[in-house]
Amino acid sequence: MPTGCRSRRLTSRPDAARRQRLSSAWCDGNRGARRSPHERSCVLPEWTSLDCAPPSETHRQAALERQAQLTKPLGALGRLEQVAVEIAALQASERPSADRVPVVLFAGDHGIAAQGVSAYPPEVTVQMLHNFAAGGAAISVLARGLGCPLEVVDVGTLASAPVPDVLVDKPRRGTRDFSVEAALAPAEVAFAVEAGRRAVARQADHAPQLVIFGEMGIGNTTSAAAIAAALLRCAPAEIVGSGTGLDADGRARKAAIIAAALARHGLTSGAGVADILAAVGGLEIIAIAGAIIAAAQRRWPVLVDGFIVSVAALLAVRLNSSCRSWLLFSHRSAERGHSLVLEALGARPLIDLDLRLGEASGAATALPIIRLACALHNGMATFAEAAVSGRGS
Ligand SMILES: O=C(O)c1ccc[n+]([C@@H]2O[C@H](COP(=O)([O-])O)[C@@H](O)[C@H]2O)c1
Ligand SMILES: Cc1cc2nc[nH]c2cc1C
Repeated sequence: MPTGCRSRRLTSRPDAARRQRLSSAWCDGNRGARRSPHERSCVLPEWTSLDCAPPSETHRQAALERQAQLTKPLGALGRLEQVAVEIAALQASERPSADRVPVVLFAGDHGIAAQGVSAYPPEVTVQMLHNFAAGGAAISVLARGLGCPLEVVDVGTLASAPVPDVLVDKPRRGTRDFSVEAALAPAEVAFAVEAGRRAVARQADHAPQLVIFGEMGIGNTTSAAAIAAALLRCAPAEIVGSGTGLDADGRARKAAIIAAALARHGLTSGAGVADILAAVGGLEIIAIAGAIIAAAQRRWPVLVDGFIVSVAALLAVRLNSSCRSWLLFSHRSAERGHSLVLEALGARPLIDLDLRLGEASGAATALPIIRLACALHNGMATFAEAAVSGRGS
């Protein structure tokens, strides 16, 4: 891990602290923060702190025992074995499966884009909404190929008129430029968290066995890097990457803009999650954090995408550590800060293909591996069934 970062692996919150948290009327994402006047009443909805159930240890044990009986040297299918066992525990099932997997893509715009922190102009976000709906974006192709239903939700783009086939659930059009003022009002942060929960509720009809969340938003790697730097107490330069394609000078400028903003908003030492979100958050990032908690509370495993979704996952885990068990990590993005965020989450993703697209494309690409892991677990013969000699027999 680079020096100067106060990241640490997340561990379960002690029971007493969890009980105290549950008894409060609000999820106090502000604890310990130095608050600026506009952030004073920034609180998150109470449901975000309600515990998620633990995975089934009985089903984990049964799945481990089955893996030991399948016709292969023990452990020879490596992480495919671990994935199948984990899904069996999460689904409390003897037959883990990832056939029904909805993809929900959250889109939002970012006032910070006015500072030239992206290689592309802000209008691309809304143009891409049309592309998602028309079926021409990478995630449209991947979702079609995988048989995954795709819902696109505008939680805060600059679009002033509805885009056909895109659901609108936004408190405002774009965030404010966080280099000059707070990105969001407290009520807008809370709205975005609820938008995430509403999106999860809409997926219930699909009876998901796993769910994938994706994002799109020009400028959102700057917001995600600012959030990660504040949460992990890292120098922004350790987290900032090229996003859609900045060069070294562009990255240095982006890091300097984030560093100045963190200082301006009083986020350089121990700020609370809700204050961080109001100061430098993005509506799609906040909605995904809410969606992750809501999905985990419904016992739906979540397959986490790249850098931006992983920052949302870190937010979710900081707000409610019990959702961590429900997260599976798909890929390591080429975006610089992703490895630090994964490390802070204690996560080891399945694939590393130098992807840096977002849109849930990394998670969708990893899904076939999960499906095959389940197929192997459910379909292979045991030593007894195939009359193959077991170890030492
Ligand atoms: O998810 C990732 O790992 C990832 C890494 C780099 C860029 N992106 C995508 O690129 C857009 C943000 O990049 P930027 O340069 O505009 O901040 C946004 O739409 C993301 O989906 C996504
Ligand atoms: C074209 C384009 C597509 C994207 N998809 C996710 N982020 C993106 C950024 C750009 C610029």
